Amino acid sequence: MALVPVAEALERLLDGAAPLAGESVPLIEAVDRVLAEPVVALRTQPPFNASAMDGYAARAADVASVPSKLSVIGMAPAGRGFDGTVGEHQAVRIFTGAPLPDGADTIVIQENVRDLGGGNIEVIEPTAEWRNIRRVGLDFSQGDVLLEKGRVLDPAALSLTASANHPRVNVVKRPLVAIIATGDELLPPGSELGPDQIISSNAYGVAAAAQLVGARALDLGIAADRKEAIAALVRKAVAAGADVIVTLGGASVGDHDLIHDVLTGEGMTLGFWKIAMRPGKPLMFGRLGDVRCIGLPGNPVASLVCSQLFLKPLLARLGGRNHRQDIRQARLGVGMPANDLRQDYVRAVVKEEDGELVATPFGIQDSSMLRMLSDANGLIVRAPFASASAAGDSCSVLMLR
Ligand SMILES: Nc1nc2c(c(=O)[nH]1)N[C@H]1C(S)=C(S)[C@@H](COP(=O)(O)OP(=O)(O)OC[C@H]3O[C@@H](n4cnc5c(N)ncnc54)[C@H](O)[C@@H]3O)O[C@H]1N2
Ligand code: MOO
Repeated sequence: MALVPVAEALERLLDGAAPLAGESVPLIEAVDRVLAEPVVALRTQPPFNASAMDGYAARAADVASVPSKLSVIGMAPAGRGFDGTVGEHQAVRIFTGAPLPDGADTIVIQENVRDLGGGNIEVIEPTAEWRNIRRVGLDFSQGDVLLEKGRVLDPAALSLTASANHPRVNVVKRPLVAIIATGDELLPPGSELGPDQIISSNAYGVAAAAQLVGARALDLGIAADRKEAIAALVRKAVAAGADVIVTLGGASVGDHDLIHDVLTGEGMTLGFWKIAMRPGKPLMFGRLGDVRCIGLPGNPVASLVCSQLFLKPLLARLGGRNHRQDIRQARLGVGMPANDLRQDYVRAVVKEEDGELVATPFGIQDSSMLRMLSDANGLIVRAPFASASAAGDSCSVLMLR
């Protein structure tokens, strides 16, 4: 079977993937969620002409020239407006946020007023009409579309939604990804290991990649290399309502690589299997009803590079989010040999030197080496059949951090 090119694999994997349905959540739980529908204002803000300062509500005609003596006829704190009307040479003591009383059309700030005693004040700075007043609807009016569908809810968007009088908000459901590790050699972190055993590490990085694009991760643990054991966890994933099932390992061609048979046995229609990529060649993708299945290669670096390139875009799409890889141009720190048919993602340290990025690959590129991946901050992307490059040549880098 020919290896599928990376771009085509991503296109096929994203085909038909659309944002999941909406769900209503309280505002206090909605940070970083994606709006499933626009937010429309249920009220006007401010709902009245409001004082923007602490001072005195007056008639602009009375305070256009100073000094001007006014008699104070009442008080308007925020939340309790003044009932009467401000007449000529009258004022109302007012505080920030209070409604402007009838008859008044300006606010004199209290710093510009002298208290004469006996309920009288003297205004010592001229104040123009509508100074220090927030006009009704300054922020928004009832019926305005305040936030568009697809907006990620940040602090400003959430306060705005609350101000528009919504206690809850309708957001795209967070996709659920169920993660199944496979392999007789695997035990969870913290285990006493036998001589032939290693720690199952991939699920943690894959779950983190999913969570970073707003998905929920369900770790279903480790299945032994037996079809029945793997199938049982696949059924558990379906029963849990997973939108995506990720299997780890068992995707290659060895006698113990059972994933393909198990998933197709459970009813998966295979989309593709094996891609022209290094690391990550054994990547598998298929559909089990509405559930998308991704078989990630077992080698830890392959699992994580494939998560970055395929799982994150898929989960972002299902969650209603945009996901763009951070690809930059850099200069090679050392020469690189010609490439074969697989698009290569080469672990590298990327540094800025004299205003340019310089990417230097690690000398060993084994897809089992997690420490190197965590030391790398970028992946040099080498196209299939790229010719040899010299130090200083330009290259594309997928930034990881
Ligand atoms: N004859 C061939 N052999 C292999 C090929 C090939 O094309 N022909 N492809 C190689 C490539 S590339 C990769 S990648 C690996 C991946 O194969 P599998 O997906 O079947 O992975 P496993 O064999 O199950 O495991 C590979 C390796 O990774 C370790 N592993 C597996 N799961 C985990 C986990 N959850 N946490 C940590 N480490 C894990 C496992 O112990 C193995 O060492 O196949 C090559 N072989
Ligand atoms: O995915 Mo494998 O080497 O390409 O690790």
